[in-house]
Amino acid sequence: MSAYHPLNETEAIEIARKLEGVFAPDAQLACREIGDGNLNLVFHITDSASGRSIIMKQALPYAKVVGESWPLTLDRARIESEALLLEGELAPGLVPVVYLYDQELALTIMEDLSDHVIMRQGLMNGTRYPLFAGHISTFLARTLFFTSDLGRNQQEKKLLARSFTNPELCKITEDLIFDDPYRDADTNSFEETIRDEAQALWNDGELHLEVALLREKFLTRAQSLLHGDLHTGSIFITPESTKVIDPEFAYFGPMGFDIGAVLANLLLNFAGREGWDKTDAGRESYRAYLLDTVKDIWSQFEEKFLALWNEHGVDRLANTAPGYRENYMERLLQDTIGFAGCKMVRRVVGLAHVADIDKLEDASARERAQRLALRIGKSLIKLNRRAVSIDQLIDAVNSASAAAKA
Ligand SMILES: Nc1ncnc2c1ncn2[C@@H]1O[C@H](COP(=O)(O)OP(=O)(O)O)[C@@H](O)[C@H]1O
Ligand SMILES: CSC[C@H]1O[C@H](OP(=O)(O)O)[C@H](O)[C@@H]1O
Repeated sequence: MSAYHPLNETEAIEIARKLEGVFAPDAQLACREIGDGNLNLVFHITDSASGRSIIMKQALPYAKVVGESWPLTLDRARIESEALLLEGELAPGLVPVVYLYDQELALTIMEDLSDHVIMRQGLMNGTRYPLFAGHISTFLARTLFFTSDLGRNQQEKKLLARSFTNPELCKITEDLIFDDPYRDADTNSFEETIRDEAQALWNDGELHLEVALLREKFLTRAQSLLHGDLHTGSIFITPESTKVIDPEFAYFGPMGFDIGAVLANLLLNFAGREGWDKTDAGRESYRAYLLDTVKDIWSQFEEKFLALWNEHGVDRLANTAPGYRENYMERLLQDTIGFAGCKMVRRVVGLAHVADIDKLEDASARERAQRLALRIGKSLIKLNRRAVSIDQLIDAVNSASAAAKA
């Protein structure tokens, strides 16, 4: 078996059987395709006798969520496996182990993380993850710092950027996050009950200016190697452990895009609490936990990033120019807030929503959640260039939440 074709479960088992040192030659292997994402096939292969298991992820030559009419490069499987390997070096223990990458089949074989849960589901269930802020801030600080011009030889960085050129996946983000929600695009997807909100997005010039400036950064700012799609569906978690998966959108872009993605997805869950909690007190308590987590992630990220800069900074002038660090971190906070807002808006009116909101069965709770997510998203986008403290993000969320109740 060699030339590319989408695998079936029997073929996946055949490949698994040939892996050296994983399964016994006569093992009774079971396989299930479990992919629930928008793009790829994911096979879960298990041997109940030994308890061993692996994951095989295969790229399809099109976007699964839309179908064959949306062709998509298989090279994203290479980008994903190379990004996982590099992230694993920079942030040990925070990504799955990659066992093998097969270029011809666009196939990555990796550690099975089925003992974790997808964080989006964990949050919907109301679980709290006290170590998450620490883990994700380490992941962000280390991957972003050591792939930036602050922490890596600048010639090496340019060469690395070459192998993470990812135009097709970037184009998805450029369209779905930084363009379509702000016009009456065919790809948009929203419920008729919030058409007024969508139309308001299409006609808000102040918002368009901010989104255009953020879009420009996404298009042009090769600051660090990003994960590129760091939402809570790309994070496996337990109360003790955090593992980041699915970096097929990786490319060299603005750091704030990754940090903003994490914060945005916590805030999408914040909006979704309209329907997830049994009591008002339960909802308020979980929302407070989410906001504390947002603040902790930024604060711990900032502290860790600055510590790495102090110890490993390679750029003489950036290391010594008075005020440069403060200016850099302020711009990074502003980008984070702006990108977080863009990420929230797209998940309500654009293609590919989030279960935190879409899975609310009660239509009026769902509508309230959608409106709240948009209110928060728009206010973060409009705040971004004025922000000097993470407290302003928290205040903006609280104000949007209070205004939505009024
Ligand atoms: N390493 C893994 N261990 C266990 N399950 C996994 C692993 N990677 C992916 N999955 C499962 O497959 C699903 C889709 O994976 P993901 O990488 O997000 O695919 P896509 O790129 O299509 O979004 C995840 O939500 C998870 O349920
Ligand atoms: C047409 S791709 C839509 C959407 O899907 C990706 O998410 P995932 O691969 O994690 O399911 C990404 O967020 C894209 O914007």
